[in-house]
Amino acid sequence: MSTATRITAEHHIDGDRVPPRERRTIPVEDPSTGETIARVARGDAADVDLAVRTARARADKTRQTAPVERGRLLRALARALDEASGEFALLETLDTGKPLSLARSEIAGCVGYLDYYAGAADKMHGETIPIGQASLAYTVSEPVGVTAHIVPWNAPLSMLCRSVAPALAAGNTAVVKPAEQTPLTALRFAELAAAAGCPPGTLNVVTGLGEEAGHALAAHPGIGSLTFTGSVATGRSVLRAAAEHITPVVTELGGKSPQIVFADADLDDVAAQVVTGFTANTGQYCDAGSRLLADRRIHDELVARIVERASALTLGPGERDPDLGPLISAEHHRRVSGYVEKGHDEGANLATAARELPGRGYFLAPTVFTGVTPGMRIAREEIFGPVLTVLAFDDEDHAAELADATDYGLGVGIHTRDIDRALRMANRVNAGYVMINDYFAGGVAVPFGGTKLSGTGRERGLIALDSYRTLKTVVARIGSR
Ligand SMILES: NC(=O)c1ccc[n+]([C@@H]2O[C@H](COP(=O)([O-])OP(=O)(O)OC[C@H]3O[C@@H](n4cnc5c(N)ncnc54)[C@H](O)[C@@H]3O)[C@@H](O)[C@H]2O)c1
Repeated sequence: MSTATRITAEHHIDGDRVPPRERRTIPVEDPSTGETIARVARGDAADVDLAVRTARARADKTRQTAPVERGRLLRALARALDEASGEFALLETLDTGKPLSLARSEIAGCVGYLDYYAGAADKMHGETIPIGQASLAYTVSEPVGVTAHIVPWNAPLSMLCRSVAPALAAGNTAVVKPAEQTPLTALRFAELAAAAGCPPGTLNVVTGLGEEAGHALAAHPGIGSLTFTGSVATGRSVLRAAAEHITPVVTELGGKSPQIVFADADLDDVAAQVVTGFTANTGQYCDAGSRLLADRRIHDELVARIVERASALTLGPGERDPDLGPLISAEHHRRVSGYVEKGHDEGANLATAARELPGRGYFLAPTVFTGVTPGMRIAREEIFGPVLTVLAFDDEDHAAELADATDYGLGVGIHTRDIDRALRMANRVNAGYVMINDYFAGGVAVPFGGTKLSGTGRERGLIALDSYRTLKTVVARIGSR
């Protein structure tokens, strides 16, 4: 609580705290209690403009910094975050309600992003192209200048570091707009970066509402690229705003990821993975395995094991490190509860029993629906809460058809002991990220992103650096004609 209350209602621009021009603020809640724990600046277009112009003014200097030096700075930031990880994890927990151990592992992941891209900072280069003895043709990999990052609330610092670390490694300066529900770790991180030696103007944070500060950032002519992580509806709006200046956009959007379980899988292991898949972070991960596609022969047995495990999970405020914290807000709680009602109305069967919830926060118990059919809204739409919809399949063709029966294409889990079948299915599914026998497997070095409405572009891995660089081609004549 003490760190949260220390955070002032100011942006972080040019290495310093800057009050919003209009002096307006927005409250930040602890979703475990609904209490206001801080107030942050409600930035507007003028604040965003100041941040972008500041970042722009710094960009030329940053571009001239030796790549090895940029790597050193990122490494120093990684060490500083590692040392402060306890404070950051607690702050993330207060702001999001997520279990403390989950917040700790997300902060460790942030350190991982910084370290990984620190190592890449001096390894981005162009190539020479042979077009004949009389010419020299080569490409140069250059930073785009100012990168913009619009971040969601579900894993606030993790989503920030996922795109900011490669953007800074590629030699850019950055402007970040965190989600209005969860701006606290972004502000502290900007302070930490300044203290760790990042020159003023390198990493700027403007807080505020999506339709105000977020829109202004997406529409700003001074940004060289935009990374947006959030919902499909906002993604569309951001793409429209960025289109005005032909700003390149990476979109990391929603999902309705299936876990496909064949009859030969180890059911106990799979039950544990399915439960983690749909309940981790209270179901508020974009790649939550929120649809179970079960071979009809093992359907009942698997559902029984899943329900048993899910019913034993603990709920509570994040600081007490339960299995599930609350949902992020009252509004989101209404939305997710609305889907549970819809499930009943659509004729699905509720397999989990109702249970007592802890206190005043936005809690919702793990909920499993069976008897779901592909046309139901609970089978097709992203719920973003701890709700699993279960569908039965008869064979591989049927499983592949069901897997593809939503507008999303983010993650797919495949569980089977038959490696041929697993790889056949991996080839067939239309998604950006396939996990075989290990849901949520991967990490910073492994590219991540979606197909269909789940978005464009890839984050993580070396490929992510491409979103923050531009390629210049130089062709020169050698000697006289
Ligand atoms: N694919 C991924 O990697 C990934 C990762 C995390 C979350 N997500 C998705 O994010 C969604 C949940 O996050 P959310 O509810 O915070 O999403 P959201 O779209 O409501 O908000 C995301 C961000 O966009 C800002 N925003 C809102 N309206 C805006 C506008 N008109 N212009 C510019 N910015 C605007 C918000 O302030 C916030 O910072 C889910 O759909 C989830 O699947 C995807």
